[in-house]
Amino acid sequence: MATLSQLYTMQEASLHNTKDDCWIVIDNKVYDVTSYLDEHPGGDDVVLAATAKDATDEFEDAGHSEEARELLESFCIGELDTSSPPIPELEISSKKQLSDYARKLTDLTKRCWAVPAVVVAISVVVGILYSRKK
Ligand code: HEM
Repeated sequence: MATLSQLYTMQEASLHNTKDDCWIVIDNKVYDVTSYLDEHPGGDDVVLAATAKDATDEFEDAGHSEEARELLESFCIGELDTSSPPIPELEISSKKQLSDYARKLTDLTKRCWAVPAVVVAISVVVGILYSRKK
């Protein structure tokens, strides 16, 4: 008989993204791996980096063994509410925002470089004209 499992939104799961409270989402299932962080052979940082998003690819790319997969199941606390808006969209928009800032900064840098370049160019022209007069 199918059991009713606890549903979590990606937004809710993403709040648990610290060393003391770490949830990850793999294959639409939610895992509380807080107690395993210190024991993880790949280190806690890679697991923490996989929070607040769908970590399926990261988990698969690490080439985990069957044992690792069984262990993972022991940390399952529920399933992802797939009707909720996915966080990756938020990430994409924040990345877009970041690239906007980066572009503005680049523009500003270009403009700031243009000012001394113009001053140098004017000085050179004035210098040439002045030396010709002599
Ligand atoms: C999605 C985030 C994760 C990433 C990026 C990741 C990455 C890695 C990496 C790079 C290794 C190899 C370490 C080495 O050999 O030096 C490893 C090993 C391992 N990981 Fe993860 N891991 C993640 C999540 C998990 C979770 C949630 C579990 C279990 C609850 C787990 C269980 C294991 C185990 C048991 C090993 C030892 C090798 C094996 O049996 O496959 N990992 N992991």
